[in-house]
Amino acid sequence: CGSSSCYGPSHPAAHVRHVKRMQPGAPNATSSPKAELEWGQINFLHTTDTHGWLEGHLKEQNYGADFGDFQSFVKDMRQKAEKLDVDLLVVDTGDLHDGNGLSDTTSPNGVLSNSVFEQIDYDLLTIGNHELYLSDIAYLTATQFAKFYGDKYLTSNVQIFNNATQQYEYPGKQYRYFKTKRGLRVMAFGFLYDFTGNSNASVVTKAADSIKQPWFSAAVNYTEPIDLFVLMGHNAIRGSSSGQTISTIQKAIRAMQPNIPIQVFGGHTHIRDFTVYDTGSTGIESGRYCETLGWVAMDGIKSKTYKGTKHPKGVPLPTHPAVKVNTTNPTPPPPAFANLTYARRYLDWNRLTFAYHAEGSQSKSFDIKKGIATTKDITSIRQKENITALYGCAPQTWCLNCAPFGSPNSIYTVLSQALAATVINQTRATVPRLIILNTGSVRFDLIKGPFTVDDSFIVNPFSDAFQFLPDVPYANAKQVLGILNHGSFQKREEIESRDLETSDFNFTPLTGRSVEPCLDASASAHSDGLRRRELQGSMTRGRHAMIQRDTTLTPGYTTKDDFGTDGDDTVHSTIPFYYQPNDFQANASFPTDGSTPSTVDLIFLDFIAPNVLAALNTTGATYSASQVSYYLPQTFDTHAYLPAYAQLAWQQNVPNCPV
Ligand SMILES: Nc1ccn([C@@H]2O[C@H](COP(=O)(O)O)[C@@H](O)[C@H]2O)c(=O)n1
Ligand SMILES: [Zn+2]
Ligand SMILES: [Zn+2]
Repeated sequence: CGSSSCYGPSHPAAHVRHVKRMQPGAPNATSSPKAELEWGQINFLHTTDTHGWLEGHLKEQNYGADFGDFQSFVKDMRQKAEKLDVDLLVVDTGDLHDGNGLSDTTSPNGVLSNSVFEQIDYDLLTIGNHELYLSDIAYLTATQFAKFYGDKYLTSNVQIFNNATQQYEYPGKQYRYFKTKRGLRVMAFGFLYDFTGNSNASVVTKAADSIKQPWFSAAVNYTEPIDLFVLMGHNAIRGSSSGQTISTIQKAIRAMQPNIPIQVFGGHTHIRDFTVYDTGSTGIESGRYCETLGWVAMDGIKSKTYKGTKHPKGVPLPTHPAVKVNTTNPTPPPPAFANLTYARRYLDWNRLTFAYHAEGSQSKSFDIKKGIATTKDITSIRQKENITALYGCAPQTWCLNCAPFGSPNSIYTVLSQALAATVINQTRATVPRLIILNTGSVRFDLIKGPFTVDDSFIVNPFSDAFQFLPDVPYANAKQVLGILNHGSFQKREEIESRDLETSDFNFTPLTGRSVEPCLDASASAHSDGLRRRELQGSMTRGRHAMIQRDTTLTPGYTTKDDFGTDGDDTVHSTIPFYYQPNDFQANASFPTDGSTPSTVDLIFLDFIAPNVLAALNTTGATYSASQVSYYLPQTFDTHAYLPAYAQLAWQQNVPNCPV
């Protein structure tokens, strides 16, 4: 196809129904949580990296709740906190779009989905890098989202250009000092990692520079007493890359305030994780894409003004000191932290989980009216934006991480075919070409069955376009992919941030997620709990299987963190997870007789153009940015090639498509 005019839903009349709702307690819906949550004097619900998935996972019932359900749950949990006479804060750490049709079909992204997100009465929020790649989104964030949440939106090191004043200004506050309902005195910050991919609409101050600024030490040594620091960051909570930012800030606070607990909320690397920094300081990261809701309970915080209950009655209490599991002879805490105890839990994002934990707080049913209204809003945005329209019917599931790179079930295998078939400049159609994309541009599994507008954004949300260098000597061009994947020019933060002490690259990670259809291309009902159980046997493998094999377990996250292996609220069987390279490549129009071409068109995404040029020039070539031009109109971008392919390859399956 090769131009934006020829993509668009092939069957505008054919739509997929909104949500097959799971009722709490419905048989075979998903597995129940393992036990009640622990509650302390202060408790936190944490979301991060929602990336527009506010409709929940329509094809994975385990993550099937939507933001209306979450809204009901938050209300229920606030009521429960009232009954227990303790505090509850609800926190989000950014990346609100780029990942789902609900957020990404509008211009700018998020203009409708933000209003759904805003139904949650968050207490504290911070900004993600996806709020800053494009100027129009940065402006939307500054002029609407930041204003909506007011003092609760913290952007400690991010400024956005204000057209009215012609100045870079903080869209949120740099810090917030407040008293919780029960009187805990909190000082909160919200930092973004040392991000450099932002447009010129924003400025990000590096952590190392921020901590030297007078406002920061003034806030840490505030004029009023502080009982607890809440340090939010759109950063990994550990590791050498974005995790470095948070540890720089945490250490700076600790150096000035040795006796005040610091609780960190991280994000960005899309994993479940919990870490211990010192005897009064821990951090949680709560996954991605509305798959995970993080829970932290803290007890034993010293405070002269806290008026609530210290050890709430009738619920389990936090029991972990801030010490890594299996630590022999831990350093004794200073007296200020002697009574501090913690609990953390990663909740699967479904209505069964929400109803289970809200138990006892609901007057009649789990749902509240406003939550039901939010669910209706989501449905009407989906209809209005036409995101349920079909492009075709995917004949199997291809996944991001559950299959080895290059294998038949790997998503990069089918995407390479799609790129070869659709990224064609008709004037150069017969010229052999290599097409290089960053694997980071691909965000989620491609699931067997109806392939809708929504699914096309779920797999490829970005508007990165195809540039090229014409007639590059093949001897040079063929080396580029290997050089990029070697890692000198591009780094994958998600890999760096993981604890790779066992160097189990290319095998099972410390935490995985449910991707069951990948394991059986014939599985037609993605949301069928029975099917999950049937498939389970083939999924429990790997050195890091943390849980007892049990035929009743459903596959999903099996997390190992600094507190051990008991963090997942629903116990799962382990699923395979394979790390993927930085970039992948398709080739097309190569000689059919097996001979090698002397030159090729080297095509790549504008997002990685500097990396590709740098890699190419290490092969002895001397190309400059001025020689790069667009291979196709910019409207035919990373988001466009898969819909174009679906229309070519998967339309004929539509009449028999399993819905
Ligand atoms: N235009 C873009 C923007 C981002 N990416 C990819 O997303 C990654 C960052 O996503 P997080 O959710 O982890 O913040 C970035 O590293 C790129 O791989 C892209 O491909 N195109
Ligand atoms: Zn993210
Ligand atoms: Zn991010």
